[in-house]
Amino acid sequence: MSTTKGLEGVIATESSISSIIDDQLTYVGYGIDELTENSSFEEVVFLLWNKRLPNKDELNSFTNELVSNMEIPSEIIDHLKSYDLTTVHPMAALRTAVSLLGLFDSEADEMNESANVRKAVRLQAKIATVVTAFARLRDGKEPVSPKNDLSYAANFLYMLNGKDPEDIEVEAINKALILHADHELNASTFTARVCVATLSDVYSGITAAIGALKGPLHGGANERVMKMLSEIGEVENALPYIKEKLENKEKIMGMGHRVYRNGDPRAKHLKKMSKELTNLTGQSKWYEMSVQIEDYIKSEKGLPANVDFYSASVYHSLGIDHDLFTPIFAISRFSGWLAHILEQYENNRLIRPRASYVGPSHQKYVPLEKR
Ligand SMILES: CC(=O)SCCNC(=O)CCNC(=O)[C@H](O)C(C)(C)COP(=O)(O)OP(=O)(O)OC[C@H]1O[C@@H](n2cnc3c(N)ncnc32)[C@H](O)[C@@H]1OP(=O)(O)O
Ligand SMILES: O=C([O-])CC(=O)C(=O)O
Repeated sequence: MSTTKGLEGVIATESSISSIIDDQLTYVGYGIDELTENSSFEEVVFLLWNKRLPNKDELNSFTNELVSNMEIPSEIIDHLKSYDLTTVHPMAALRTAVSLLGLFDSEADEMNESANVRKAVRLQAKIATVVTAFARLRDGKEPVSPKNDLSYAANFLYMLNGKDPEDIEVEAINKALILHADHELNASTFTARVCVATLSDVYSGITAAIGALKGPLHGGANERVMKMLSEIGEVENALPYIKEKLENKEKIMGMGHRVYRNGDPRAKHLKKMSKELTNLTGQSKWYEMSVQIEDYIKSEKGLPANVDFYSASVYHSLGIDHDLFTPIFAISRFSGWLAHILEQYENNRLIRPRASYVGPSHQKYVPLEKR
């Protein structure tokens, strides 16, 4: 049996949610550029789940449904309070909190389509509340309830900071949420699909996916990008720092991609936002050093910046704690995971590939006392 390391290039399923063709990303056939410039995150979630755009009434009622489901059970808050919040990573807290949410959902194990869609709404609504509640509790503040008249992006910022956000902040988060919403068969989405293909429940699929997203080769890279930029500190240190990393055979976070060879089409939107926001906050050095790194890695290694690279300086400019960057990615990617989970259930078959055995053979068992 021949193997393809990391399943590179293997077509593992059919899907009509998102596509990457010739380095262009579409959601249900709509180009990501058009959606990012014109759409709302709520509209994109509706699109991914229903595989069509909503009309005005549908979008209003979907938006209301999301907001009205944002509150989380007080037991989840109590649970978050029981952690040592100074050491727990928010992605670990999120992974556990989502699993715990399932225990408070009376429909958690209902496997029919309408129950699964209702759970998807509840999960998408509540994740923003879980992340912001965690962030506030560890700062010694009480969680803030969502406001009915705010969009999903605005509510995220409102629940995080406890005050009405500026338009430019809402625009940045709305765009970032759209850009991260779905990405074909990335590692965390594949994880979710493998999990639910056993006919396990939605909460299990999402919990598994959070675990996969957390890793630094996937969603965890955005936090590490900011760590790297902070270590670099000043623009003039950027290239010596990067050259040393490459000499030591270390990977540069936010660079490279399994599918994109010439460029990640999401990065340019984040790059533009990074330029605007870092200028606005008088911290353009983060943007400038990022550009130097991007150009250098492109010319030296032929690797493009991926979605995680410029999102780091965008979120930093919004004053967001660095370890919340991956949870923000998760908030957005919930929509894609849920779309894929629903699609997997629709046409399910157990996902069970083979392994090529390369271990020893014909071993003779030696009794314990003789070893
Ligand atoms: C949302 C997302 O998940 S986007 C990805 C986020 N992850 C990151 O930004 C982490 C940094 N990037 C990487 O580790 C990789 O580029 C991945 C994981 C994204 C893709 O990995 P793969 O397709 O498996 O590529 P692989 O790791 O085999 O790299 C191929 C070659 O490019 C090099 N390379 C790939 N990425 C990088 C990088 N970021 N920095 C330096 N070298 C790199 C590898 O060292 C390898 O070189 P070699 O052939 O000389 O050994
Ligand atoms: O598709 C991938 O491998 C990783 C990625 O960019 C994403 O999940 O957004």
